[in-house]
Amino acid sequence: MSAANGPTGHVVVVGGGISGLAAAHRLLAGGARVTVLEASARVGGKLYAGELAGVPVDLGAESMLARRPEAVDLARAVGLGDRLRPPATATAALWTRGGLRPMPKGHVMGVPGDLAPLAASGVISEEGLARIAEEPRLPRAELTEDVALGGFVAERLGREVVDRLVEPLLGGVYAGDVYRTSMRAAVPTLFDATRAHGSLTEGARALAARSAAAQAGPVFTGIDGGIGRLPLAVADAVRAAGGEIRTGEPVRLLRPAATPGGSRADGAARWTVVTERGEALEADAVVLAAPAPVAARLLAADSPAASAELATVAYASMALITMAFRRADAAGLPQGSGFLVPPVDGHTIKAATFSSRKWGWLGEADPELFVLRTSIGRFEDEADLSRDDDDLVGISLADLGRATGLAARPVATRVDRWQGGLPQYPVGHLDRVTRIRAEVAKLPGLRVCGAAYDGVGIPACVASARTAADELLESMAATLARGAGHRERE
Ligand SMILES: CC1=C(CCC(=O)O)c2cc3nc(cc4[nH]c(cc5[nH]c(cc1n2)c(C)c5CCC(=O)O)c(CCC(=O)O)c4C)C(CCC(=O)O)=C3C
Repeated sequence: MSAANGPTGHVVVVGGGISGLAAAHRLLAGGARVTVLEASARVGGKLYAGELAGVPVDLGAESMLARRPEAVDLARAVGLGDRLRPPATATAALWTRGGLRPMPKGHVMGVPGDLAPLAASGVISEEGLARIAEEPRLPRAELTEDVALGGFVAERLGREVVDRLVEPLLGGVYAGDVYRTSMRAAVPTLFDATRAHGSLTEGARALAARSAAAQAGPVFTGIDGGIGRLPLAVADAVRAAGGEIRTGEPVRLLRPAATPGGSRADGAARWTVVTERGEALEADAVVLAAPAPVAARLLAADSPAASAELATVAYASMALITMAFRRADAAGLPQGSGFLVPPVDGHTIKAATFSSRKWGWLGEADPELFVLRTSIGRFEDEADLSRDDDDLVGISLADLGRATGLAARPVATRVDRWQGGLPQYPVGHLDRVTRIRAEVAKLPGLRVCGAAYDGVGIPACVASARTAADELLESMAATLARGAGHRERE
């Protein structure tokens, strides 16, 4: 849709994270006038370009899937195409059973399709491996309905695979409990393949073979200077296209226009968006791209049913501890991008990312420094997050020392706390999202998007934003056409 013949309605986007910004970008391309209201002092949400010891570092997400097109397409559209950088290393480790062991290849989110690399990794005991090998002879996996991934995998393959592989990997994605996470929502391709093959390991094998055959380039990409540059570049593009972005502008309430049914005579939706400062903005449409608790609050009056469902979306909190070392001091660290830590092993950190190994641009920014980060905290296991920053740094250094032998002190550290950072997708999540969208659809000119719905990754957020924007552009265009029809008949 070109700007010339696009609709000319005004859309207020609530939330200036990557979802809200992507929605704004798309709405502007479709000819809408756009105002983005971001409650906090900066745009970007969970993508946060920061600095440590004078070098640019990501203080939030640091990588995004490149196998899906949406995020990479957006990066290209806002001029970051030549800054996309795949990770310099794609090998990682697991800190388990008393040491660092290579992350085996040939799995789908920890569910093995190939036993040989798993056996070679030493991650699973002999008995555990024998149990996995039996799986194709179990009764067919029917999967007629959504299940908890952890329980389902444990039933068919034993708990070792869940606790040592699936849990740490999914723990990265959701900071959640894999025994409660929805298989359909978290690993939809594995859910479908397992159903098709009647076996988890055969489903995983088929998926792994398919992605090996596709040879579609790196799984992930970063951005020179940090993934945190993506929302900044999208925000620049939004402003350049005439969009307005206001930070430090929380929204107090949404109100349908005073006309009966909240609609004008031409059937147009009308919303009044009232900010905390008391300003009332008139809008033809609203995109709610804020976290679920905020969407729940804003919809409480006009869609109690959607609001109640949104209020059930739980969030995990975590902290990222970023540290800069003198490069010589970090020389003894193992190769690879970092390691994951299964909770069963009883350590506090849940992952370590060797940022300077992973991202060449970090080394170029200051060749004398080595940056790494650890993460602490997962859903309902957040007691450690009440510790102060120095404690979190100390715990991280102690765990890093035990895992890798690193004994040096960092030259700079910082702790970033992501309170309510990652939405949880429990069993039945997709049905919940369907119900939320059905309720929201009863309100003309309103859409929701973001990490609480169709996936927590950056491409999924961008995709949900695009869909929201496209649907509103279409309904505004239809409204305008009806309005033109009215005038012609008058
Ligand atoms: C949101 C998200 C997605 C979903 C993306 C989307 O759906 O769009 C995802 C996917 C994946 N993550 C994967 C692997 C790893 N994740 C790690 C670490 C982490 N991930 C995190 C989040 C996510 N992770 C987080 C908050 C950490 C903690 C540390 C940190 O934030 O610094 C680490 C350890 C550190 C390192 O080695 O870097 C590894 C090895 C693989 C498997 C790759 C393969 O099979 O080859 C996949 C698909």
